[in-house]
Amino acid sequence: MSWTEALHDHGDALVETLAARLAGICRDAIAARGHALLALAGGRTPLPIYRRLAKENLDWHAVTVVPTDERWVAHDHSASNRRELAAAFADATGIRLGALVPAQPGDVPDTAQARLTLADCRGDFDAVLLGMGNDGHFASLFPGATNLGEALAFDNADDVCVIHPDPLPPEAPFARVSLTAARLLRSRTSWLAITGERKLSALRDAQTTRDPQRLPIAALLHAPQAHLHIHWSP
Ligand SMILES: O=C1O[C@H](COP(=O)(O)O)[C@@H](O)[C@H](O)[C@H]1O
Repeated sequence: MSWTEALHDHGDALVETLAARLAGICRDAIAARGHALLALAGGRTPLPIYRRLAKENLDWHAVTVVPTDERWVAHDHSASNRRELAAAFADATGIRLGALVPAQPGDVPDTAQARLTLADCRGDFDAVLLGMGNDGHFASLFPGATNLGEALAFDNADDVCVIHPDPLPPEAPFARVSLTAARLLRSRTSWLAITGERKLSALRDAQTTRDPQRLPIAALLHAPQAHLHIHWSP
């Protein structure tokens, strides 16, 4: 994969730029195919982008959003990415928001709900917006997960996987259901939104050392035949 970078002076510029890009992608997709399909990261970083995007005058009934990953928690749990997405898109009346976990998940994580959701979203995504942790994880593809190699494999036939981060991240210590790298790469455009010096340093490391087991984002950065638009702000 090749990449381009935009290093913004301020978080507001990152938010405005990415919200405008995503709005344009949705408009073009709706004009061309009648609908837009987005895969959107959870976590804290992209929420202002979503809140800004939700204010755009779009035919939201024609837009479907799938989380790139989800924690194995109920939809109303404070750690639920879907809950945060739903709140951020509150102004986008009519938007369809898919689920990767059941509303009330049982004890053992599985991909059944995610497969149902993705069965309705078979085409390429129009845009995938990813975040990244300080440890180089994207979606929920964490370094140290036993199935990380498979989850990152470009020829993986599975669209989704269960991930048990090891160690569990203290800010969200839950098993995860994540789209695989292979599914995330089936997108017309790919975007990465990160903030802060630690993430920039991890990104620089991944750009130069190409070690996806240590820094999973390296798998995307160096994937053939794809292009990642990277946006960073302090
Ligand atoms: O756990 C997660 O972390 C990453 C990064 O989150 P952030 O709060 O540092 O922006 C996120 O992209 C992913 O979707 C989420 O589940």
